[in-house]
Amino acid sequence: MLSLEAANELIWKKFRELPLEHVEVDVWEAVDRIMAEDVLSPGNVPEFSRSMCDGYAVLADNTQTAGNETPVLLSFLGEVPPGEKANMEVKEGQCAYVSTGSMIPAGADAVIMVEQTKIQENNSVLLFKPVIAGERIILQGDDLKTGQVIIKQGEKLNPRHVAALVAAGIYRVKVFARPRFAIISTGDELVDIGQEPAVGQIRDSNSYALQAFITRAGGEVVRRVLVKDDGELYRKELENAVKCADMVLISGGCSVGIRDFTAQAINSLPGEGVFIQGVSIRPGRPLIVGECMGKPVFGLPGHPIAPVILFKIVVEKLWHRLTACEETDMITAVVDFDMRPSLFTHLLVQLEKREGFIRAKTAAPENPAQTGAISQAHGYIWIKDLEKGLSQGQIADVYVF
Ligand SMILES: Nc1nc2c(c(=O)[nH]1)N[C@H]1C(S)=C(S)[C@@H](COP(=O)(O)OP(=O)(O)OC[C@H]3O[C@@H](n4cnc5c(N)ncnc54)[C@H](O)[C@@H]3O)O[C@H]1N2
Ligand code: MOO
Repeated sequence: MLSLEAANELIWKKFRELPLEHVEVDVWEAVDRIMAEDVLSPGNVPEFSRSMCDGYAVLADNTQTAGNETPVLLSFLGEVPPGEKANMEVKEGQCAYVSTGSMIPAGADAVIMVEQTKIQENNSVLLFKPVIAGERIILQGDDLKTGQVIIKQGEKLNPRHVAALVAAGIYRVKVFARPRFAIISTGDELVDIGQEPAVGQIRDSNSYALQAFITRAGGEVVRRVLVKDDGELYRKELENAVKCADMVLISGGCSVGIRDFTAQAINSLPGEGVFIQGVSIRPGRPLIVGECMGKPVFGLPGHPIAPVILFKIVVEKLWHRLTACEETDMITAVVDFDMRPSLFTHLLVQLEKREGFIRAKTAAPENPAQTGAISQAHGYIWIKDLEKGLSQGQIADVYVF
C-alpha cells in the first residue's frame, strides 16, 4: 500500500499547477492569511533620528567632565516639539529640549535625561552626568532599513507583523485568496444539526469538524450537503460541489461496503478519477483521492478522527505546498506513556506541563471513532517507525492543532 509520503507526492504532481488567486487586504485584516508576495520596507523607519526620552539634545563631547560636583553648564537653545521638524542646530556649548519621540536637531549626537539636569534662570541648563555619542537616540533606519524584508511570500501574517508594516507605510498586502471547499457528508445513518437522531442514527459531526479546520487553515466552505447512500445522488452532489469549489471533501463511503459510493462517484465525472485508494496510515487507511474536472476530490474515511487527521496531513499539506507555506505548528514533548508497536501511525495526544517539561499523554486509545478524544487532544504524534511504537521518556514532535 502507498505510504503517506508517496501519496502526498502523487497529489502534488497532479495538482501543482492548480490555479491560485491573490487578493489585496488591509494588513490588520490579514492575520493568518498566507502572503502571496514578499514585503520590503520602502524606506527607513524612522525616517529621522528621534529621542528615546524627555531630556536635552547635546554634543556628547561637551558632557565628558559632568558630575554631581562638577556640573557642565550649557546654554538653552529652545524646544523641539514632538511631531515637528527640528529647525535649529545644536553647536558647542548648547543644548535643546526634546520630548520622547522628538526629532534630534542637527549637530546633537546624544540625549541626556531630564532627571540628570537642572534648568537655570538665565536660559542655561546644568548637566550632572556625562553621555556618550548615540546615547538615547533612535537613529534613522534603526527600526527598519530601506529594502529590509518584513514578511516573506508563504509566511502566515501574524499580529506581530502589523506594527512594522504600518510603520513602513504598508497598509494593504497581497495574500492568497481563501481556498473554497465543498463538503459532502455521506451516510444513511446521519442527521444534520437541527434534527434529533432517531434510534440507529447519529449526528453529522464530520462536516462541522472539517468546516472548523478549514476555517483555521484560512479556507472557506462554499457548499455543505448531507447525502444518503445513493450512487446517483452522490454523483449529482459531487458534480455540484466540483463546479463551485476549488477542492471537494467527501466524508465517508470510502471503505469497501455495499454502500460505499465515493470512488464510483469520483470515477463517474469527467477527469482522471481516482488515483489513490488506500494509504498505509491509521487512522485514515481507506483514503481516496481523485481528480474531477481538474479539481482535487478527497474521500475521507468516516470514523471521526480520520477526516481530522487527513485534513491536516494531506489536504492542508497540499494547500501549504501550493502557497509555499512552510509553517507547521510543532513542538517537542516528552512521551508520557508506553505504546506497543501497532498499526497506528498518527496518535492523538494531550499536552501537559509537568516538572518543567511538556509531556504528551495519549488522548485516544486505539479507536478511531472518538469525537471526545479529538476534543481533548492538543495535537498528534506521527509514528513513522511502527516497529518501535513509543516508549515513555522518548522525545517526540507533536503537531499541534
Ligand atoms: N470490511 C471492511 N470494513 C472497513 C474497513 C475495511 O478495510 N474493510 N475499513 C475501516 C476503516 S479503517 C474505516 S476508517 C472505515 C471507513 O469507512 P467509510 O469511509 O466507508 O465511512 P462510513 O462507513 O460511512 O463510516 C464509518 C464510521 O464513521 C461514522 N461516520 C461517517 N460519517 C460521519 C459523519 N459525517 N459524522 C460522524 N460520524 C460519521 C459512521 O457512522 C461509521 O460509524 O471503514 C472501516 N470498515
Ligand atoms: O483508518 Mo480507519 O480511519 O482506522 O479508522
